[in-house]
Amino acid sequence: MTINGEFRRNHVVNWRDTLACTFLDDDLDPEDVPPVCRKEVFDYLENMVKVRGLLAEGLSEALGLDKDFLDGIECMKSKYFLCLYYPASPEPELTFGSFRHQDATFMTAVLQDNMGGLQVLYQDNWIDVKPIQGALVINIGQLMQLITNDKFKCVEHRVVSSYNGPRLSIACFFTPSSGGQMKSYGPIKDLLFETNPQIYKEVPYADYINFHQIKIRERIPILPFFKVRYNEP
Ligand SMILES: O=C(O)CCC(=O)C(=O)O
Ligand SMILES: [Fe+2]
Repeated sequence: MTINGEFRRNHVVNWRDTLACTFLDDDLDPEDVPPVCRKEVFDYLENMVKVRGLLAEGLSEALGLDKDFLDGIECMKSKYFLCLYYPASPEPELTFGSFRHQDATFMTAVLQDNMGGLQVLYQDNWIDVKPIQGALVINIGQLMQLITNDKFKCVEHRVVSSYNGPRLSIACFFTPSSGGQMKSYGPIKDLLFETNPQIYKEVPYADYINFHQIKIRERIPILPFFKVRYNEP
């Protein structure tokens, strides 16, 4: 339940506890979720499935495609669900809630409490994502950037530690279905024109995610490695 793999490697350490549940497609045996939060996890997930449906339609239409397009390619049917607990830190300058990163997923929906701490990188400045009661933060993941050929861009983000706490958040990472995980993903053909040439290669999802696991500790975006014309990032 506790993830703090950074502890022995860095002077600055991760300062959070995590309960993780993986739903391949929409399935998870309820027995695999601790009884203390089983009902809440399944209720929350039921609502996330509705949110996913609305976003899939809206994003497909925003790309100029049929509203069922993203649902059809099964790029977000599975979910990796994190309940995050960031304790107050006695030394915030030596800890990070979440180190800077870009989600490797297709899309992530985050519900944060009112403590603050989430920041996005915009034009080389870290900007606070101020909590809004009842609002979800939707992060575009690197896989969405790949399949939209940079039309939708992934944002780099982090969570800073604070003397105040705890901070609580729930992150629901949408990833391909079990069938989709056996497939390759590349830029959607209908989005490619002479004036919008293909930026990324078609990549087997298994290679994409294995590469992410290898590179995760370097905290660099993995997309540049999948460019048709590879330039050192
Ligand atoms: O806790 C948050 O607000 C964001 C967490 C996050 O970005 C992540 O786990 O990938
Ligand atoms: Fe993230």
